[in-house]
Amino acid sequence: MATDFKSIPIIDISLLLAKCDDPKMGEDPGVCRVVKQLDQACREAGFFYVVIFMHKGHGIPESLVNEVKRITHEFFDLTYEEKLKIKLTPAAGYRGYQRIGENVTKGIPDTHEAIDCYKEIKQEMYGSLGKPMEGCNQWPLNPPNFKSLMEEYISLCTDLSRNIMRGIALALGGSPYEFEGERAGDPFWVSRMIGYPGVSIANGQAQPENDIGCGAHTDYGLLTLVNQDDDITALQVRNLSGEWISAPPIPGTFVCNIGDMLKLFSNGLYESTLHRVINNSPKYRVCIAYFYETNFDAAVEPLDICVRRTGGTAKFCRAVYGQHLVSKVTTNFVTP
Ligand SMILES: N=C(N)NCCCC[C@H](N)C(=O)O
Ligand SMILES: O=C(O)CCC(=O)C(=O)O
Ligand SMILES: [Fe+2]
Repeated sequence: MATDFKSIPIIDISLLLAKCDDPKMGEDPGVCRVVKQLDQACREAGFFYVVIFMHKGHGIPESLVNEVKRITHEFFDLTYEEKLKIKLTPAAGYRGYQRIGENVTKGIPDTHEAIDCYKEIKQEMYGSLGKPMEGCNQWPLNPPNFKSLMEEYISLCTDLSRNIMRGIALALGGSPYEFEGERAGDPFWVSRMIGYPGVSIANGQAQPENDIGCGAHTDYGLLTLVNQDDDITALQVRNLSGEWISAPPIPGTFVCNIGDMLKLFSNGLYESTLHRVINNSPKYRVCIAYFYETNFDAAVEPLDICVRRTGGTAKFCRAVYGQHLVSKVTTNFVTP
């Protein structure tokens, strides 16, 4: 349950990563320290920063973290005509480029453009459940190595998220592998490369338009990794009394937050916290958001361990992740 947090905690997960392949990791004192911090952050804010740390092959090189932002700026700098070559359509499984104003949150067009990518869903893979999302990603040919960079980045984000989820599973009082197997052993993922135009400066006067880059929403799956531009504060997180708390960029970190499926698994012990984006700076801002999800066809219900810790009653009904995603994706777009 979210509280009146005033800032978002920073967690160094290197001791967790060092032991994440050890089945006895739950007994390690260093892991326990990280797990405690994860538990507190997930209960109080549903948001935390993780320090990206390379340890025995775990983590993501900072050069790649920066390179994906740089190449995303390069893509959004292209003409509309060029960008529309990979236009998002329902027939393409909602994969590809959407113009500014095409994504809608709670009925209001968002001031952002984006490329949406999803793990591939082959034809008939999940029957009617997966049909709307079937397809391959539409990658731009320009800039040339966009696809290979993003695929490498996404694969490292998947590994990192699995390892953070092992810590979160321990934090909930389970085994490190609660979120593997039938629940999220074949994790679905979503990645959005997002661009938010800066505010224009007219007549030599800054005119903060308070344009909403992305309206208040929660994320849909388990865990989100936000890789944002270094010099603009735009992401805001809502605390219990309704104040918007900024999540400024901290170089060398990702912002992590909890999605709807983890709220459900945890029986509300952890919240999928509302957040929004307002870019009031004159500079164009990019963000690479990576969403780590359950198996596409996972039936998600409160874990017994969490039900016991929250008074013995399940607060949520079972939900199928793929249905939740499809209901969002099929209502997120308007044709401007
Ligand atoms: N895959 C995720 N989580 N995407 C987040 C997008 C949030 C905005 C969307 N229009 C909405 O209203 O949900
Ligand atoms: O741009 C950001 O910092 C966050 C974007 C976001 O919340 C989302 O795409 O779900
Ligand atoms: Fe989000």
